[in-house]
Amino acid sequence: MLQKLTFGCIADDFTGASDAASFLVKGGMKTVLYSGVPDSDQPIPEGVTAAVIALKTRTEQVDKAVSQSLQAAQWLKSKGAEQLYVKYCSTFDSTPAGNIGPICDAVLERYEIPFTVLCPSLPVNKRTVKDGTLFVDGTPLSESSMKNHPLTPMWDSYLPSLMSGQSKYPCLVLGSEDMAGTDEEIRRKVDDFAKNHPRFYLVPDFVNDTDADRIISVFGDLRLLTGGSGLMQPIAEKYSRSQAEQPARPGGSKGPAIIVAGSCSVATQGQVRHYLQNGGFGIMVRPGMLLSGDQTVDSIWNQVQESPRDSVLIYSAGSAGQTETETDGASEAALLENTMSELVRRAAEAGYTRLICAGGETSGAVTKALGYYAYQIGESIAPGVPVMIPLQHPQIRLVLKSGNFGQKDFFMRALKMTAEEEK
Ligand SMILES: Nc1ncnc2c1ncn2[C@@H]1O[C@H](COP(=O)(O)OP(=O)(O)O)[C@@H](O)[C@H]1O
Ligand SMILES: O=C(O)[C@@H](O)C(=O)COP(=O)(O)O
Repeated sequence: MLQKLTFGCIADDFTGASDAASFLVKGGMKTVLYSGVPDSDQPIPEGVTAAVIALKTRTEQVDKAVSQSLQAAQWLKSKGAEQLYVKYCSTFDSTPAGNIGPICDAVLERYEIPFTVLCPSLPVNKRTVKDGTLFVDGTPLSESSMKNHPLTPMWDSYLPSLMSGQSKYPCLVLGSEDMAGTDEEIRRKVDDFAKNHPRFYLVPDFVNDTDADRIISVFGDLRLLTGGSGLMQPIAEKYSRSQAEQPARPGGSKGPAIIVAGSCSVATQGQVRHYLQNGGFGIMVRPGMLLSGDQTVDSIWNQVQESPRDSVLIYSAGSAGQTETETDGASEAALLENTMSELVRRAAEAGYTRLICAGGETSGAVTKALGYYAYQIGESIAPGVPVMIPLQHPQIRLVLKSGNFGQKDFFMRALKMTAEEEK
């Protein structure tokens, strides 16, 4: 009998997808992650009930982002998914014109769903929502380091305002008092709002894991949910209550490691610094030098091959805290992404088996260059950052880290957890 899905998630970037998948696995659902929308005849692996499709739509043109997301939704439904989830970043990364609003609007409209929730929170990584405002480690989003993101600098912290420029539909904030009411009281409030609004979003308070359980107990049966990955574990627990078996935990792999860091986030900058200060070997890539041709993929690859260690870190100037932009920023970003992804592709071809990448856009470019299309999800190195094993290449260990995630010594931990244990 053909294996069927019950739950399908569409993620707007690759690190977001691996983050979501890691929590589904933690909640007990056997999950597969696909890079892009698979072919229609692609069978679901045995025992798998949840699928996450990683797109690269966060910074894509709005119409393309919408059509790719609808295509992903259609594929998931064709494989049996009864519930869909639109996964965006826990820091609501988007441009003022979209794409979170247009994607969510389009899925609501396509499947004639009147409302859904907006839940970017991920309390374990200190992203919380209170009275409609998104906080990063207690600081309103637009005052956090996200205000300086090279591609999606965040200009506001109030979710209804962030949505107003992107979505056709209004938001109803459900504060802690509302959420403390009975299910009946909450539903009545939502029904009242629905009388004047045929389609809308709910923004419930979500500051801790108890709130996540409450949101799932009230809204967990909606055909569409949206948010970060903070709801994933309770969703998976809801589905896997009867399923005792935990997914297999594959071990490490022999072979050298390459780490690429393209993220300019404070967390990644700290991780790069820590790695270099603790004896790690690293090569800095400067967008200005790439533009002038003073640094090329070939010249960096030569340095990689001369590396004295079996692990090498290639980091952008931005990951070292230097965001020099000589053009429009986007050109430098694209040039860096192409450089990083080509280096990882060469490394994999040359026998590197442990591939570690920091930054969502950077990871999207890397996975595209690698061309792997489906992954098993292994153990997490930090909350939301699992080790992934391409189904077609079981010797490879791929780690994709959201720029902002992970402990100071993340790269050291990733090297250790992807390596074959010494006997
Ligand atoms: N020095 C720099 N100048 C301009 N852009 C940079 C620089 N360093 C990195 N970038 C770009 O910034 C973007 C960071 O985004 P991303 O990889 O998604 O990281 P994050 O997960 O922190 O959002 C990438 O496209 C990367 O190529
Ligand atoms: O929700 C999150 O924070 C992550 O899953 C995510 O989307 C990461 O994106 P990047 O910061 O671009 O890696």
